[in-house]
Amino acid sequence: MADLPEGALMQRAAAGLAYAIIDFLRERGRGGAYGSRVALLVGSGDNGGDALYAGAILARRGARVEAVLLSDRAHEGGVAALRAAGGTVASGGVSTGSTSGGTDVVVDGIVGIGGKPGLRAEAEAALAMFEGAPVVSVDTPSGVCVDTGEVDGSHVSADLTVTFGTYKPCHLLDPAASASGRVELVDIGLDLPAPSVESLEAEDVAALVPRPAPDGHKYTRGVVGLRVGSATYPGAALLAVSGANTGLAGMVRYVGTAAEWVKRHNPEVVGDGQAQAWVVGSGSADGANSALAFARASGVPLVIDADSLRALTGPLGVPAILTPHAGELAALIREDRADVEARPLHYARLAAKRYHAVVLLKGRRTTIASPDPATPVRVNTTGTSWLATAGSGDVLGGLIGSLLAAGLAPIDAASAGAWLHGAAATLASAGGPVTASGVASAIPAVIRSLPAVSPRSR
Ligand SMILES: NC(=O)C1=CN([C@@H]2O[C@H](COP(=O)(O)OP(=O)(O)OC[C@H]3O[C@@H](n4cnc5c(N)ncnc54)[C@H](O)[C@@H]3O)[C@@H](O)[C@H]2O)[C@@H](O)CC1
Repeated sequence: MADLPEGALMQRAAAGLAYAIIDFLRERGRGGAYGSRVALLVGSGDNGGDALYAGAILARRGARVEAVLLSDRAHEGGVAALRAAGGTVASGGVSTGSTSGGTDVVVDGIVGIGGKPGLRAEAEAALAMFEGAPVVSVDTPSGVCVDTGEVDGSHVSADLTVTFGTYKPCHLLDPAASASGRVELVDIGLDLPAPSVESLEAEDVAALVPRPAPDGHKYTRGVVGLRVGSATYPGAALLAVSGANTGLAGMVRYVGTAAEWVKRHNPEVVGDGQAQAWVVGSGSADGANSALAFARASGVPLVIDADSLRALTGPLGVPAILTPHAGELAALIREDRADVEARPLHYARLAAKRYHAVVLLKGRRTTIASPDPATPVRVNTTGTSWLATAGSGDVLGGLIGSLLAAGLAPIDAASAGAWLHGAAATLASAGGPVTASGVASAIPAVIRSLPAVSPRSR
C-alpha cells in the first residue's frame, strides 16, 4: 500500500461505487448509466470525494449527474473531475433542478467514517428535495454512528450501501444495519486493523461444526443435558430438546416434568446423568432457580435462557452463555428495553462483563459478546423475520447446548448456533411462515449444505 500513488484508494473506491450504482440502476429497470438522472449529495470530506469521482464515471457513460454541495468545502479534484465529465455542480445545498422530479438515484456522499452522528439542517433539506428517490450510500449511511451502530438524530436510510475494504459495525448492528439497506463490499486493497465487531460466514461455521472422529463414540462426541420446560410450559421442553437432538452431540439427556412427552417424541433421549453442558431456563417457570442450581453444581458449561436468567445474581463461576432477548436483558441489568434495543452492542458487552459470561442478545441482528473485551463481538446475519415465532428461542438454546457439549468454546457455540438457527429458519421458511419445530427439523439439512472445509473432528 505504501507504493500507491496518492488518491489511488479513492479512485478504486469510486470505480467500485460507480459500477455498483450502474447495477443498481439496471435492477430498477434503467438500462444502466446512459440516460439516468443521478443526484450526488456531497459533504466536505473524502466521502464526498468518492461520490464526485463516481459521478464523473457515470457522467462519462451518459448519465445526467448533478452534485449538490452541502458545504463551502468539497473535494476539489472530485469537483473538477465531475465538471470535466459533463456533470453539473450546485453549491449552497440547493439543487438546480436538473435531476429532480425524476431522479433515478440519490448518492449519499454526505459523510462516511469521518462523520459525527446526526445530519445537519442542510443535509436534511437536500434529502427532502429528493424524497422518494432510491438512495445509495457511500461507505456508510450518513448520520449513523459508524462504530456502534447506534443512531442519534436524523440519518439517511439507504436502499444500498457500497462500502470499502471491510464491513463496519454500522452495517452489522441494528438500528444502523437497517438503515444501511443491502450492503455491498468493494475490495480496494486496504490494510485493515483487527475488527472489534465481526460476523461469521458459512465457511467459518463449517470449520466450527463438530464432526465425529472416525473412532469417536457417543461420549467423546459430547453429552448435552437439558433441565427445561415445566407443567405450565411442556412445549418448551420439547422444542429445546428438538434443537439439541439434531445429532450434533453424541447424546441428549432430559430432566424435568415433561420427561414422558420428551421420550415419547424422542426415543433416543435419556434421563439424568453426567453431561458436558447443561441448558436451563426455557419455560422452566418455578423450577428455574433449582434447574440453575443443579446445573451450576455440575461444574460444566451452561446455557442459561429465559426464566433462569431471573435467578442470576452475578458471575456463576462456570463458563456460561446467557441467551436473553432485549426485554430479558433489560430486566437483568435494570435498564429500559428501548435503551437495550437502541444500543445492543453496548449492553451486550456490559452484561458479558458483569456476569463473566458470553451474552447472546437475540434480535434481528443477534449480538454475541464475550466477557473478554479483546474478543470481537459477533453479529449474526442469517435468518428471516418469520423466525420471530413462539418457541424459536427454546430451539436455539438446545442447539447451542449441543455445540457446547461437543466441545466448542462458548463464543463459538453461541455464534455458530445463532448462524445455524437463522439459516435453518430461512431454509424452512422458503419465503413463507415457519414454526419453531420446522426450524429445528431444518438444522441437519443446513449442516449438510455447509461448504467443504477442513473441520476439527471429535
Ligand atoms: N480511509 C480510507 O483509506 C479511504 C476512505 N475513503 C472515503 O473517505 C471517507 C472518510 O473520509 P473523511 O475522513 O474525509 O471523512 P468524511 O468524509 O466521512 O467526513 C468528514 C467531514 O465531514 C464533516 N462532518 C463530520 N460530521 C458531520 C455531520 N454530521 N454532518 C455534516 N458534516 C460532517 C467534517 O467536518 C469533515 O469535513 C470514507 O468513509 C470513504 O468514503 C475512500 O476514498 C477510500 C479510502
